[in-house]
Amino acid sequence: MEAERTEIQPGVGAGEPPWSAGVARRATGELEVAGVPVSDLAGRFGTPVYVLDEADLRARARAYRDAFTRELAPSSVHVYYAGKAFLSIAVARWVHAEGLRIDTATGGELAVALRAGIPGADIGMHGNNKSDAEIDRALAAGVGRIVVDSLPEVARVADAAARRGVRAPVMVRVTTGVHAGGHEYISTAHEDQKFGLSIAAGRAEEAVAAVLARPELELLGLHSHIGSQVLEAEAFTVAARSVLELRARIAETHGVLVGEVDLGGGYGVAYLPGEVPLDPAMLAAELARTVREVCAELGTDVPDVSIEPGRAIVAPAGCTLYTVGTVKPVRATDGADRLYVSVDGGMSDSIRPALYGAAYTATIASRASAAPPVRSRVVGKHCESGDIVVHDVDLPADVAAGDLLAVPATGAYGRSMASQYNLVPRPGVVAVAGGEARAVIRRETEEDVLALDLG
Ligand SMILES: Cc1ncc(COP(=O)(O)O)c(C=O)c1O
Ligand SMILES: N[C@@H](CCCC[NH3+])C(=O)O
Repeated sequence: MEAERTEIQPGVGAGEPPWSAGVARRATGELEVAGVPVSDLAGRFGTPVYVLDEADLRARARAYRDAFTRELAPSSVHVYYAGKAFLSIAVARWVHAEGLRIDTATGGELAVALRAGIPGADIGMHGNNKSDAEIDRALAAGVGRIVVDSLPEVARVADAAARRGVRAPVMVRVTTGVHAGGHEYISTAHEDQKFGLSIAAGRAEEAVAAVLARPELELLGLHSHIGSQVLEAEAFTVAARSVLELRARIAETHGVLVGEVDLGGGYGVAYLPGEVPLDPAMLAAELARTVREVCAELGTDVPDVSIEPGRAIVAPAGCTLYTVGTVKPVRATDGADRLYVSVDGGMSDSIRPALYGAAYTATIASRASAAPPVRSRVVGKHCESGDIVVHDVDLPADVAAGDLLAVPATGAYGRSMASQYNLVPRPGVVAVAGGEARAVIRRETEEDVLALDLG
């Protein structure tokens, strides 16, 4: 019999940001994910553990594919899932089954996509500093595109293609000057950063000319990625205009109207209750309108379009389960009390708060509590005072050692950026669907940590 469910906290129920659709609180007070109670997950897989709600992830992949395909028809649309957000064999297969391709940024990501059985043609290869080995591996796999990021790389990819006797399909990554994103470190299209070739400085056109001059290269199109955790659709439409104008200039100068533009990823999600994520249908409609309007103004055909969302597909589908340990009341700098709630992980599995000041929320997951809320901070077990998982959250005053604590929206850039700091083994990833849970990345053990140390 299905357990009775109640809302997780006022105003935030199953499927509402920042929780995935399969998260609900049972009448017993315990959280479940896709029908599996968190105590089962913790008991079977240990904590900390990343939990992925497969149906929710797949639904988000479909939502992007459907919205962009519908709005841009009859142009072709390809949605590349940005594997940097989180890539495993299972996730690569799920998103590919939903009609997405896979964007990889390193040899490691490429290896996982290939191990998942994704055909080379459905894989894209990025990177601002690709090694010769990575370029060669991408060509050997017959990737659908290599996104070139610098002038020297144009020659390196062409030379590698010549050595293999193949023609390499490439896109040129350009920077539009649009400064967007949730943090300086994750903005990628302003001038003073390492990615892409500047349109304003003329480097983008130089790279296009260099590509066209090499018969071993096939110029598929232009690529723009402005940054990550961007919450305004307008940043994308401004960038799209600038890429389409460049496309028209290239057609004038070189007589080649490239067939495709990639408008990047970076769509922002909700991390806290009340935050409003970018809506795929709204974004697709805005971008499609801009692409049509600008192409009409310029008198060019509407190109095929690709996009590269990572976070928007996987972040909301994931949460992290921790076990509470030490609980300590502290006098905060503002003179008021704050409860420091330590959990059995920390900045090694959740680096975003320390790196970007990212805000998350948390709830006690193993039970309900009628105790009054107290101002709390969830911290980890590492030897740094910046080891903070949740800066500010109201937790019930009776939070205690042994409670399970869940942090929502950790599916992206959590496990993929995890470290073994303090030689803490990295947590595993568990996928839950239809009342069944299975590990898709096994948790590391101390033996794994020791195995790397050659003495
Ligand atoms: C080139 C490129 N594509 C796609 C992404 C995916 O970004 P997000 O996970 O924010 O959607 C990134 C990361 O910002 C990126 O650098
Ligand atoms: N790691 C970043 C996003 C990087 C985007 C990749 N270009 C984050 O956690 O927000």
